[in-house]
Amino acid sequence: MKVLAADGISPKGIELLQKEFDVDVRDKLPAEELLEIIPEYDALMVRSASKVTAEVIARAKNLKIIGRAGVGVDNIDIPAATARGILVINSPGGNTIAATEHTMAMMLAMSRNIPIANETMQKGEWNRKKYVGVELRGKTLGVIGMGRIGSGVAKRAMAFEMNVIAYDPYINEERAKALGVTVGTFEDVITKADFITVHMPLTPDTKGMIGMEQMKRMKKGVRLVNCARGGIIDENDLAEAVRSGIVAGAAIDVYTSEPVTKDHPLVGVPGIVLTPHLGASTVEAQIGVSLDVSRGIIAALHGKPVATAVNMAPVSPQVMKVIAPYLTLAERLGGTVTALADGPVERVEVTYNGEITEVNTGMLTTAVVKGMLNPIMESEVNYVNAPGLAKERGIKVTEVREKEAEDFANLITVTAFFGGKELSVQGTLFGMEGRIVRINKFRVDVDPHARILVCPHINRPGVIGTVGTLLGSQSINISGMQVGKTEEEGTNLMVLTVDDDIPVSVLEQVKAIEGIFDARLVNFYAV
Ligand SMILES: NC(=O)C1=CN([C@@H]2O[C@H](COP(=O)(O)OP(=O)(O)OC[C@H]3O[C@@H](n4cnc5c(N)ncnc54)[C@H](O)[C@@H]3O)[C@@H](O)[C@H]2O)C=CC1
Ligand SMILES: O=C(O)C(=O)COP(=O)(O)O
Repeated sequence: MKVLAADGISPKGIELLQKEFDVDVRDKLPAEELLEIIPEYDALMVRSASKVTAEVIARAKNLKIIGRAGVGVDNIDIPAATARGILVINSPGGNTIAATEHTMAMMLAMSRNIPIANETMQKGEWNRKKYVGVELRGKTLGVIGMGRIGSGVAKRAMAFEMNVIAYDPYINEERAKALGVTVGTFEDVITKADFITVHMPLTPDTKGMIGMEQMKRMKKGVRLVNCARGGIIDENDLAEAVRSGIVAGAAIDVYTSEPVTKDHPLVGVPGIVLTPHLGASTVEAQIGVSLDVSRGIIAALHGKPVATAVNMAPVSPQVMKVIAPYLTLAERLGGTVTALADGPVERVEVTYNGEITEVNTGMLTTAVVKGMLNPIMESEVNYVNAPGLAKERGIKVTEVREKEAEDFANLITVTAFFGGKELSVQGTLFGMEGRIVRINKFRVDVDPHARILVCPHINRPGVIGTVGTLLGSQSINISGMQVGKTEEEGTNLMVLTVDDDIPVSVLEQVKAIEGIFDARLVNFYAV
């Protein structure tokens, strides 16, 4: 398999990847060239410079995973990747300290005029009077976005004896209190703070969140910092506010369009300190993100789940340990439902019983859906695109969790509803072996590893034998047989494990046998 590492990824992770795959390293990759070469690759690793657009994704015929060696994934078209079943992963914590420390450095550099003092001194000037600064101690810092970086900045600002007031509509108040910050509204932050720093992603909500209107309501002499994403603070408005003295100073690391050229509105404005997106650029952070994402790529290309997936519900390693043995079984129960259902499934309900209900079973439900859709879809169905594909096809998926399990320690029951009818298949794990233990009302014990032929039939001598003779005459070997019974007399369920595929014409012949009500082949190789 082939991996493309663009944008200057630290060699530490590349070395790991090279042990397993062919890796092409392209530190500077023009957009047109990325489009041209992307069809060759199974994995793509980027930082913020490469734009992984819908067009790139459409051409990426072999791509299975995009690794973002950093936090922000705004340079990747996530919906396009998800629709194609391409996993997107990032390194959510790998550069947190680097970005946090850069924010502190920017705040201090701006407050003490360090960049301009250095620049003039390099020219031979000695100007002590002109560059009198302000202290951080005793000032109020407004932190907007109290995630990893925002919290780290708040913590460090408190060490500088600043008062911190934070705004984050999604933050758990207890966590904010534990950090020792005051939680306020957006209005509180913009009207009370002496310094304001933003630490959230660029979204339709956060874009232009701070513009001229907000700056005019801020304290006189306010100083602003943006080390998150360009455009959260409107660039044109900021340039004007600093020039006109509404804002005393600003420190900016990120821009709406990068790289920035000389004609950018923030370039050349006295009082504004600029860095070229250096927040994550430390030796330590680059090693960290490179290793994180390379390990994720290796896991994903080996078919293993990755905890830092951006376009899949996250699963902790503890939960993964519990559910991993059930994933194949869940998928095969889904496949069985598709093979046995008489019409398009409108709703599927996955019921969990027993110890497994103690963890989040969301990924198992996705495995059921994946197993249901894979045999009937042209394109690959995987953990990333399965929920979206089910939605697209109008299949409602629900989950029920019941603590009690009657005869088994754990049970997964998949019930499909279609055209006023329902069908259910139940499975459990014996040791590490998945078994199907019930199909509708029939108790069975089937190893879902090969192909099975499922035939409801009349409970009468000779019916099973006739099926066996017919398959034998077609050189189809039967390697296992189960007859599922119910309390009621009359109908039984024959489940034959067969070693060979059964052509449609032979299936039709089986169906035509007197006493056979139906014949369905479940091909687990296709699941
Ligand atoms: N300059 C650089 O090189 C770097 C920049 N970043 C950027 O910094 C930003 C923050 O990163 P992390 O702290 O790691 O992310 P995070 O996901 O840990 O935190 C983001 C926080 O923003 C909050 N948030 C979302 N919408 C909000 C809104 N409308 N108003 C207020 N808060 C809101 C969320 O609740 C969350 O707590 C991201 O945009 C990331 O891309 C990250 C690393 C390096
Ligand atoms: O991780 C992030 O969100 C960053 O902005 C860092 O970007 P970079 O990897 O340095 O191009």
